[in-house]
Amino acid sequence: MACAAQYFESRAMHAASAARIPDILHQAWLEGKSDGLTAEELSQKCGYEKNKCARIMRLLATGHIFNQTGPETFSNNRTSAALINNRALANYIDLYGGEYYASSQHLIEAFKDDSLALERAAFTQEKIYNPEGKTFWDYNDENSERHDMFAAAMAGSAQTNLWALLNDYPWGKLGAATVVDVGGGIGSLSLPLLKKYGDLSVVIQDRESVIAQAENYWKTNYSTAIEDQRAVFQVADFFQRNKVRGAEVYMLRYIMHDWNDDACVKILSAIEASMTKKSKVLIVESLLIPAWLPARAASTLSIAPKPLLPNYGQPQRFTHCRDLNMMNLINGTERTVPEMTHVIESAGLVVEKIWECRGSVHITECALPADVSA
Ligand SMILES: C[S@@+](CC[C@H](N)C(=O)[O-])C[C@H]1O[C@@H](n2cnc3c(N)ncnc32)[C@H](O)[C@@H]1O
Repeated sequence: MACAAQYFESRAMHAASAARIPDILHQAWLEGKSDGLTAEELSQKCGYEKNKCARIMRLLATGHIFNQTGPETFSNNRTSAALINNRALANYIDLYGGEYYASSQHLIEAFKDDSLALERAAFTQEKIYNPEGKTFWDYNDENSERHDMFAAAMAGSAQTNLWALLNDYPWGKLGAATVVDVGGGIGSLSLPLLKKYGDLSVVIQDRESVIAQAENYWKTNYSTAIEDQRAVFQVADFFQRNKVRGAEVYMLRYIMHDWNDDACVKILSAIEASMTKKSKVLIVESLLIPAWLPARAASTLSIAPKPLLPNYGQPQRFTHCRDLNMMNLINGTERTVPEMTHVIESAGLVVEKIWECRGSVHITECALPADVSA
């Protein structure tokens, strides 16, 4: 029953985030109110009716988001604190509570459809946000408010596992390498990478509208990288042969899960055509870890000890939810290790190593096969 009703938790969190309740409680804490605010005080600041506000907050506190410190008193805890002054994460929640949720009503029909075409995703059937039945990418391009929100949400999601991505892969050993950030968005991973690893430079490639955003983002946040030509921006279609030949690294962060297998093979083949022996492809996204894994010795990934589920259960919930959301929006998919390996090998590459980074994210490192002359 709780699972069937769980979307009310999502809606309550959406409501709390939209009204910036974590910021309000943080301000109260700064003013010495360590037990937080009563529902009445919160109501005055956030605009929700007092009793309804209490009901939202007690549901969330029961799910370990916010503390309940008295009959009708609430404060931030470590989980809700992630939202303090964090518009990017709030955008993420708003997208999930908005068009993603509305579109999910059409999934039951979509589950019966054996097509994985972008044009057949559940989102194209959604009528509240998308009455003209556009694909998710066209909808984003033609709706500047949601487009900006999506870009900021991508940056926000990068924050959640940024520390792990910067530290759990040996970027420093690459030396003075060029990283081509393929479908790089605004460069939300490559910007902190360049700040931490001073020898790296980046070519950010994306569609025209996004590259314009990326340049603005870097001008505001790291203009010296542009002046020093460590950050270069390129309009590029990742289905065409990559314009940069022989880069040390081609990085794909949260690209593969947007596309079906055939499209992913095309994207990787377009990179493969420009690689040389010294090139690597780094696929930066979470691999889907199922609740069944082969025995420890045969598994590429770490396995939880019994009696836990081999994938640790709870920490994998979000990746599995996002898997269905990828299907929902764009007929994309999260991939298990065998599924990802199959796509990589179909594009003529080999998996060299899977880096298990903290925060349930992986870097799948690929190269040309040893016997290829490039
Ligand atoms: C999920 S976002 C990931 C962005 C970025 N890698 C990040 O992690 O923040 C997918 C990106 O792919 C880009 N994209 C979609 N189709 C593309 C194409 N044909 N060529 C290049 N980029 C494309 C989108 O514009 C978007 O920026």
